[in-house]
Amino acid sequence: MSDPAPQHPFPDAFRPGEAPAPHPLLEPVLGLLGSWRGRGRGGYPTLEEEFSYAQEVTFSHDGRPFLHYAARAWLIDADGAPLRPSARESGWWRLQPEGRVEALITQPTGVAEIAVGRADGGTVDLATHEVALAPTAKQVDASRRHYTLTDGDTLTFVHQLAAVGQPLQHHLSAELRRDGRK
Ligand code: HEM
Repeated sequence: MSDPAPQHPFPDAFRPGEAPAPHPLLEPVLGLLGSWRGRGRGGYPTLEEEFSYAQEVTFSHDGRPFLHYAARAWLIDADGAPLRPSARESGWWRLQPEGRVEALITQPTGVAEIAVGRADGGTVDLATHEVALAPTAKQVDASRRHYTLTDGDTLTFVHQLAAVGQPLQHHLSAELRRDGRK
């Protein structure tokens, strides 16, 4: 009898050189593959104070023309000590010809975003196409996400947000370093 619970025979790859070979449409985002870790600062006019956070971000693929994306953040104090878990999200970045990206991203706060944009090897720009909100989610209208690979091992991220009655403006910026372990 065959094994009723075999290991998944098609594991994700976290590096361009790893099997399976990346789909050709992934070429403009190959530099993002792997895990990233770093710190950022955030704020919003509705919040009393700015905050500092740390974050882990991972991009992987299984040979098809999309990335699996996952990000987890936690708040930190001025010395970098962890305070509490914060935002997390995961989703799929569907790559189209000419580096066009369609990203589907969901958050445990009840927000599901579809963002569209472009990747060109060194930068990725995504802007809201549609937002769907669970009945008890806060009002989120739009976001813009900008990623820049400043070198092969450094990824900067800027996030703008239109939410809770406020126009699109800065919510987060972070600098992440490649996590050599994955
Ligand atoms: C690294 C990722 C993120 C971090 C560290 C972060 C952090 C925070 C913090 C600390 C707050 C204040 C409330 C609280 O203490 O929980 C907050 C509020 C909020 N964030 Fe974020 N956030 C992140 C990503 C996002 C994203 C991707 C969205 C997009 C939907 C978002 C939308 C909001 C909204 C709508 C509020 C509520 C503002 C209000 O009610 O005044 N955040 N965020």
